[in-house]
Amino acid sequence: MTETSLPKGRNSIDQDQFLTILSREEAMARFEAALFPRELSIEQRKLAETLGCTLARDIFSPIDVPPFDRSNVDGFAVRSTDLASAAEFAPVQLTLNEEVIACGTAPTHPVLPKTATPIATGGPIPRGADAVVMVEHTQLLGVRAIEVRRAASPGQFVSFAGSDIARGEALLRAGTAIGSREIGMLAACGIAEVPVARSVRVAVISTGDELVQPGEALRPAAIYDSNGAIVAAAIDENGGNAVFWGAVPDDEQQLEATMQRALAESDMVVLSGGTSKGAGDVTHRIIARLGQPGIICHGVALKPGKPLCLAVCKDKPVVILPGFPTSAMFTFHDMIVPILRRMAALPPRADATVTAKVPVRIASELGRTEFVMVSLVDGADGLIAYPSGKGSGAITSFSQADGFLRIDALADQMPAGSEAEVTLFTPHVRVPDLVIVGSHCTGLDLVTAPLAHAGLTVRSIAVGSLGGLAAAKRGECDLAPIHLLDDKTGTYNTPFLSAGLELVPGWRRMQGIVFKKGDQRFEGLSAEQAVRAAIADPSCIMVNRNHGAGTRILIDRLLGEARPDGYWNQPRSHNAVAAAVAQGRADWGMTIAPVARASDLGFIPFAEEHYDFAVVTARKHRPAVQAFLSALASHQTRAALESAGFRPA
Ligand SMILES: Nc1nc2c(c(=O)[nH]1)N[C@H]1C(S)=C(S)[C@@H](COP(=O)(O)OP(=O)(O)OC[C@H]3O[C@@H](n4cnc5c(N)ncnc54)[C@H](O)[C@@H]3O)O[C@H]1N2
Ligand code: MOO
Repeated sequence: MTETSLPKGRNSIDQDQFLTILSREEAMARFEAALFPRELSIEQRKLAETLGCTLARDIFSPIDVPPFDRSNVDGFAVRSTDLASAAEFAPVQLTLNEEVIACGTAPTHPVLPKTATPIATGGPIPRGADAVVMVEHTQLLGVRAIEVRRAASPGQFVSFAGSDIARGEALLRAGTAIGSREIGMLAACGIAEVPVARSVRVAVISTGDELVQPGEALRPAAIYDSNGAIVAAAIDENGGNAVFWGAVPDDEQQLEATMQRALAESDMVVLSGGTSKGAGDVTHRIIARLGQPGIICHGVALKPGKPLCLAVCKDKPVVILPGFPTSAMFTFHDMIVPILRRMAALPPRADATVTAKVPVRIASELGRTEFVMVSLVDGADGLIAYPSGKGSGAITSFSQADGFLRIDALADQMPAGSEAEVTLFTPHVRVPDLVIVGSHCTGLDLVTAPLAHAGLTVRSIAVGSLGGLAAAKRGECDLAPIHLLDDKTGTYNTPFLSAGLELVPGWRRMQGIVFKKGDQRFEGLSAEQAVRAAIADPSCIMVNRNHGAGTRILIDRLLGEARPDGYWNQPRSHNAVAAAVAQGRADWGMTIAPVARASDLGFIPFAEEHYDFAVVTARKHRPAVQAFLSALASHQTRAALESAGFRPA
């Protein structure tokens, strides 16, 4: 809850304030000092249940592997000295012993001079023998003897006892993450139970009256709980065992009861939401009552993540992540994962970094170390890092980025053209095969679908038509989707192209007035009449679009000098316009036909807009660009576009 909602008899004046804002390093140091050193809790697990666990102690082999000298081939166990003179023209005859040594058969007869014993691969070498000759290098003489025509060196085709692992040898060290290979080694030594670090049981609790679990119906003003799912999964990815306790409303008593039980049953508690200044923010007050020493730090000079609250109660970490999804995930990975891994006896996560150029200026807040999520693309002279953030409240900022860069607390910006170090979310960079930068349209997904299904990675970065053109000119993308109307000529897109770019026609999208079906003020009118009617009615509220949007140009044409109520409400997407009208925050606006249809709104067609692609000529030969162009031209894509309400060019 933020300050705008002030329930439960409190007012904005008596809000709890952040006690102290610490630097990230100071906060981490205090948190670690309050938690470590601590004893590792160890459990014995059956070998088959140790995959992914961390070994808690060094393991030494209790036996030799192999446990006896054994044959590596099918053949005959011999004394090498008997064959010292054997050659192609000087065959040596050996008498066969009575027994045949199969795998798993302990030999009973020695190999005496001038004798040999048939032996299978894996069979134990009998007393007296020191080498094995392969069956294909021998010739049977009747049933009781063989002839050998080549010498055998001592030890030939024999694996000696302990040559793989010697008894007492250190097999695996404490701290090793147990994978299939480790399980194989332990099994070879006959180890059935393994001491592992007990997995850290972490209670995950979401907080907020607005939260609904996936699968349930979304009521008005509610949102789906995404933090619960993503935090629980990230805990499991980092050696923890997450138990999700659900979303608890902003009710102090209910939340305290849940937190008390969660703390009693877990090694760690991770909450999200309700940690900033709002009056509904009760969690940090509850922590003070959970146990000593309580809150270690509330407020970190980080962006995103300022309201992070770190506490230790009864020797267990209790963390309140900010409610905003990107803030929650960022602080979780940056500050909580190291603690969790240390408690789980896992080595610190090794983060890979790359250097990349930042093509646009990034503004930053003074006084907070700012972490900016970026998408990486291949540029002409190396990697390019596009800021991909949509703000801390967006879930995609974190989920769709390749990594992040850092802007120092003392800087208020990172200038365009800066070289930045990018910390990757994955161990390796995987730059996309096709990079699309520009204006986004839902129709684009229909064109890129076949590429994605064919295994090509497509990255689409929505920065608007002008941003896309600029990126295309700098060679930072393969193509830029644009819909720019040149007022002078009345033509779309072509006048905006510069050298090195060529226009590939995309599709037309009908722009029109949307209103709630049945609204008699608009039913049956033309766009011009509808806008006149809206202006004439003082109770009618509009929703506009942002300056620079193609839609805005059309709205301004219709409005002329008029500035009706709602004019300054200027969202940045077609969908936001439809949502405003559908939810009754506005009575009319302008959006594209497919979006109007998806929201079941009344629609008055006004003008057809050309959504085309500025393709970077120098990159046109690339296979992914070719694949895009052929998908665009294909019969299937055109049909899909048409049925979604677009008109392919
Ligand atoms: N007046 C101020 N307002 C805010 C400040 C501030 O300093 N002064 N800080 C802002 C910052 S920075 C952040 S980050 C957020 C964090 O606030 P809270 O931790 O108290 O989180 P809530 O208010 O409960 O929620 C914020 C936002 O996130 C959504 N949310 C919450 N839980 C979940 C969840 N489990 N899954 C998905 N989304 C969730 C919630 O609905 C809100 O939209 O506060 C700023 N405000
Ligand atoms: O710290 Mo908040 O996390 O800036 O968005």
